[in-house]
Amino acid sequence: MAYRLTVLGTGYLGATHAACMAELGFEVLGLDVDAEKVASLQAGNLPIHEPGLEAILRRNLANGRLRFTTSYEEVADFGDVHFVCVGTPQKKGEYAADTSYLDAVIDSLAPHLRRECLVVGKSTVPVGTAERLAGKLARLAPAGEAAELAWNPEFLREGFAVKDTLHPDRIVLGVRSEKPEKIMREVYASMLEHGTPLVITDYPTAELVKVAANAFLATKISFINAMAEVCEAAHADVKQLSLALSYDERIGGKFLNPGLGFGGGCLPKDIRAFMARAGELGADQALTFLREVDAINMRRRARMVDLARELAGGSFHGCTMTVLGAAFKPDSDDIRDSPALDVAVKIAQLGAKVTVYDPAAMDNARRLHPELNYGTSALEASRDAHVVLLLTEWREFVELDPEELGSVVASRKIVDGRNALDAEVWRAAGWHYRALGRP
Ligand SMILES: NC(=O)c1ccc[n+]([C@@H]2O[C@H](COP(=O)([O-])OP(=O)(O)OC[C@H]3O[C@@H](n4cnc5c(N)ncnc54)[C@H](O)[C@@H]3O)[C@@H](O)[C@H]2O)c1
Ligand SMILES: O=c1ccn([C@@H]2O[C@H](COP(=O)(O)OP(=O)(O)O[C@H]3O[C@H](CO)[C@@H](O)[C@H](O)[C@H]3O)[C@@H](O)[C@H]2O)c(=O)[nH]1
Repeated sequence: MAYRLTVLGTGYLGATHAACMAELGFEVLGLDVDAEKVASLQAGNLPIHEPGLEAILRRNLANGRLRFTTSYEEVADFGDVHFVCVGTPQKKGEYAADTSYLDAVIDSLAPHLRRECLVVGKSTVPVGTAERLAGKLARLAPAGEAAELAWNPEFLREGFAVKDTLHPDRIVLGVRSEKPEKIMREVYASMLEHGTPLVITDYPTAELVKVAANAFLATKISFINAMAEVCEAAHADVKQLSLALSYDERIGGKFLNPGLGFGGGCLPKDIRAFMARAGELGADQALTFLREVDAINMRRRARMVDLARELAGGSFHGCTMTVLGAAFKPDSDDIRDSPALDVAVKIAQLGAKVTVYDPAAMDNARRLHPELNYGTSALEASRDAHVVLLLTEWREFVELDPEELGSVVASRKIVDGRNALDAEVWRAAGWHYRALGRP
């Protein structure tokens, strides 16, 4: 059967999922409560920066497989499978995740569900959420048990969202009966045919796989950043240490890049929500190490401010600084918990004149931090700078010519916050080069 799909919440995850499922040949209807976002998507203008996604969006709008709406009634009439992709941000002043957007989706959708269908949660949630939402769905849907819930956590990375959606490393599905498995095997048939591993499990295990994966990734990053702290104290080189570790196949080199640490809309809030939920379940001791993972990560930002101050000659006052990067990672415009912006704001508060440049995140950064100055290019932003801080490793920054950059700055001083530059090349061009965890 050719199922008709809907995607509820069309942000970073939902817009990607909607466009990619249409690309696979399904008829897809995306919904968001943000009417401006819906209008933009419907007009073929992707509201986010994600390589390759806008072309897929436009192609599938043009061929009629993809549409967007704000009407829950329309979505309920249209869909056989409803993917839930709304946000689960950190609650203000707490570690826990705010799951109220998921409740709002079920409250809006369920009363219109009059026929057999499957609701599939994709958002990252505290364990136990699926069971609670399944109860709510059963209570509110006129279709009763014919409207079922499954949990199918998403593992895509921003910047690689299209590839990760169309060719995932694995598919995890939490179910309570056989029917959702059968439906989802058909929906993801093209991936399963290519050998993508499928793990069918219960709700809590599916929910936990997601946060466990992010906890592991965050731990790996903080591990190498803890080594950077020790390297700094011992005058050793964390970049070489990381390289040497990576040759051990049991360790591997992925997510072992030392630097300013992790940010974004996922890792920081997910490890905190995981700790909070474990606490509620009486298993808080199991995750106390994540407190340290978080603390090591936040110390990187403080250390970067110290290093910047050191290069400024001990004080930020009267110092002009350029921050290259505002997004939390390259190839994204996402500034949620961005380490780069965090550092930019801090050094500006401490008295530096800061100019920021990012290839994709300027509008988002300007909206959140109008108090900072913004350049129109890396070179223009670096004019007369006393210190340049490279805080997000966009390719165009990594490929900067030290001579060309050197010709516009007031002094050749650079901090490589992502260990992305060749120190020898920059030093040979007369730059005072510094990086976290390196002599
Ligand atoms: N961003 C990623 O790379 C990524 C990857 C894997 C998992 N996740 C998880 O996916 C979820 C969504 O993350 P995101 O980054 O896409 O967030 P986002 O903030 O970009 O998108 C959420 C969208 O939901 C919409 N929304 C809010 N309430 C709604 C409602 N009641 N009905 C319909 N739409 C509503 C918002 O307007 C917004 O467009 C989170 O749980 C996140 O942890 C994100
Ligand atoms: O060796 C590394 C690797 C990453 N980072 C930083 O870690 C953060 C997160 O990077 P990444 O995980 O690539 O980006 P996300 O798009 O946030 O993806 C993570 O979060 C998503 C949302 O849960 C998951 O789906 C993905 O699997 C998971 O990788 C960024 O600030 C990176 O700069 C490092 O500092 N060192």
